[in-house]
This record gives sequence, structure tokens and C-alpha cells, in this order.
Amino acid sequence: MARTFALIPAAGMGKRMGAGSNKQYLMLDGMPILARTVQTFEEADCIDAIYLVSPEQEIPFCRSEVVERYGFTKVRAIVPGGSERQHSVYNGLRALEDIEPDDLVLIHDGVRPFVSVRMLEEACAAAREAGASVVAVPVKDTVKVVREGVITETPPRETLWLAQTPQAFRYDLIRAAHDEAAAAGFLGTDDASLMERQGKPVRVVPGDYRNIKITTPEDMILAEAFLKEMK
Ligand SMILES: Nc1ccn([C@@H]2O[C@H](COP(=O)(O)OP(=O)(O)OP(=O)(O)O)[C@@H](O)[C@H]2O)c(=O)n1
Ligand SMILES: C[C@](O)(CO)[C@H](O)COP(=O)(O)O
Repeated sequence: MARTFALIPAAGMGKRMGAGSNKQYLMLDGMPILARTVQTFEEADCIDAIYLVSPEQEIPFCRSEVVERYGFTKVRAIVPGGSERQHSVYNGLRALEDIEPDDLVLIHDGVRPFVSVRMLEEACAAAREAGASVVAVPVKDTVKVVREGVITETPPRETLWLAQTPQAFRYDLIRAAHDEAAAAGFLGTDDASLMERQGKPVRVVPGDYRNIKITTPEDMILAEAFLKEMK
């Protein structure tokens, strides 16, 4: 029976947040953002094991303040990250132990704490059928392509979606996509794009406008508001 491994990159520096400390440990209603994220994976029956990726020097802190403090039993390892998100994910993929080609890997940003069990289940089901899936939401605004301060294109909105995470893949497919991207020196901003450049199909699964990536200070205000409403 194929298993599902979660890989949670949390090795960024949080430069755009400008908090002076890593944003994955900022508190949301008394709980670090990263712990809120991991909690959903811990609760989801479809997830067998969790691997976290952290800056190497923060691994002991991550272990004590997230894994041990909240008693997460599915976390198998905390892997050192790299200079870009893609490098961190690649380190994580290479660290997965006893993984088989047809096992699933579900990759999710450590700073998207509003992921739900529903999204995890649907992303997994779609990846089992299609090999790869991405949780996404339709764009609400009109998007312009701008070059040197001038609009060069207005792509039809019905074709535009915002890619979120989780993104789920059969292990052999995403491993091959990362191996090839690394060999070619290609850097993408998400994992699905590495499969897209190989011409492989990636299915879209409904995400949620609340499944935000906490990136800049105003995202913390939104996150607090979402939490307040959920109480
Ligand atoms: N070298 C990196 C960069 C990012 N990430 C992780 O990828 C997710 C999405 O990245 P982003 O929001 O861009 O985080 P940061 O890189 O920390 O932000 P910034 O670009 O503002 O520094 C986060 O969970 C982040 O910790 C990572 O594991 N390794
Ligand atoms: C993977 C991702 O969350 C999809 O939206 C996103 O691309 C990562 O964001 P970053 O700001 O490029 O690190």
C-alpha cells in the first residue's frame, strides 16, 4: 500500500516580513505559525510521516519549540534547508527514508497555517489519479503583464489561478523533476512548475482564499482576523 509523506519547507529567512526573527516562529494566538501548520498534518489520517526543513542552526529550536512542545508524533526528521525554497525542498526529497516510487509526497509551505484536512485529502486523491496536483484558487483581479513600466498584456482572467500549497506528487515524478531542474540550473517558485517544464500534467484542486502564505506584515493582520472568526 503506497504511503504519503509530507514535506514542509520552513527554512526561509522571512525577509519580506522584516520581523527581525524567522516568521515561521511568530505567534498566532499563542502558537507558532509553523506549529499550526504541522498540527493539521498530524491530525490528517491521509498523512503517514512528516519531514520538516529548517535552517541548520535552528534545527534544535525547531525540535524543542515545535515538535516536542506540541507532541507531534509523525515528524520523522528535521532536514537542513538551502539558500532557495527549491533547494530546501530538494534537500527534503533526498532525505525521505524508505520511500518507494509510487509513494506520494505532499509539499506544503511551513507558513501556510490555514491548510485544511480537506485540502490534504483532495490533493492526495488527485495526485494518486493524475501523478501530480496543486491546490489553487481563481484570480479575482485583472492581471497585467508589465515590462519597463508599461503594460504589454492583459491575460484572460478565466485562465489565471493562484497556486497555493499543498502540492502533491508521486515520488518518482517529483524526484525526477527536481533532479532535472537541478542539473539544468532551473529555479522555479513552486514545485509543480518543475513538472510543467517537463510537459507532465498537474491537476488543479480547489484551494481556499484563506489558505494564505504569511509573507508580509499585513498577512499577520489577516491571519489574526481569520483565527478570530474561526473561534
Ligand atoms: N531557502 C528557503 C526559502 C523558503 N523556504 C520556505 O518556503 C516557504 C515559502 O517561502 P516564503 O514565504 O518566500 O518564505 P521566505 O523565503 O522565508 O520569505 P522571504 O522571501 O520574504 O525571505 C516558507 O515556509 C519558507 O520557510 C525554505 O524552506 N527555504
Ligand atoms: C510555493 C508557493 O507557495 C506557491 O504560491 C510560492 O510560490 C512560494 O512563494 P515564494 O514567495 O516564491 O517563496
